[in-house]
Amino acid sequence: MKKVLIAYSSRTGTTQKMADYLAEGFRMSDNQVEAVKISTLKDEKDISGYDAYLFGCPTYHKDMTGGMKQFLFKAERANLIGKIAGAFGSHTHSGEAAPMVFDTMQHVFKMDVTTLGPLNLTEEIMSNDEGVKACHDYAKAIAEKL
Ligand SMILES: Cc1cc2nc3c(=O)[nH]c(=O)nc-3n(C[C@H](O)[C@H](O)[C@H](O)COP(=O)(O)O)c2cc1C
Repeated sequence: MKKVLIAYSSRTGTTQKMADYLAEGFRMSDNQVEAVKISTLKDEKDISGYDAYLFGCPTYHKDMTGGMKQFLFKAERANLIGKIAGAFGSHTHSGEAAPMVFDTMQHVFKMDVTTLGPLNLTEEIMSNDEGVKACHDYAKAIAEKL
């Protein structure tokens, strides 16, 4: 059984909802998954040791959150080269954060990112079944690489 870490930030709960449905998708594929807020991961030792990583962040002011920026410096020290990866986040209209996080995972950390790109969903989609299915499908596609 492979181990997956889903680490996210969320101010009003929508990106957290995405993390929960993604975790559900990994469990359906028989993988062990932890979905946690980035604030609970104190240093690189808490981040190391997983087979796949999904980092999630909502967009505020056309940017990722300050907390996610700090978390990415911790993740840099965890040496995630070649690990399977994806990124996700909720937004209303522009959605810069998830692509930015995905870009860092791909080009800075040199992770093995999914060809699906980031899962970047609007709040509206996340308020119905379409959002649930998109999260399940994203997790299942990444699980196939494990
Ligand atoms: C002050 C403020 C600024 C925001 N800026 C953006 C933005 O630049 N682009 C965008 O797509 N959504 C923006 N949003 C919408 C949030 O991304 C959206 O509500 C998202 O679902 C919040 O996710 P969370 O519940 O995980 O915190 C903004 C929301 C607030 C309150």
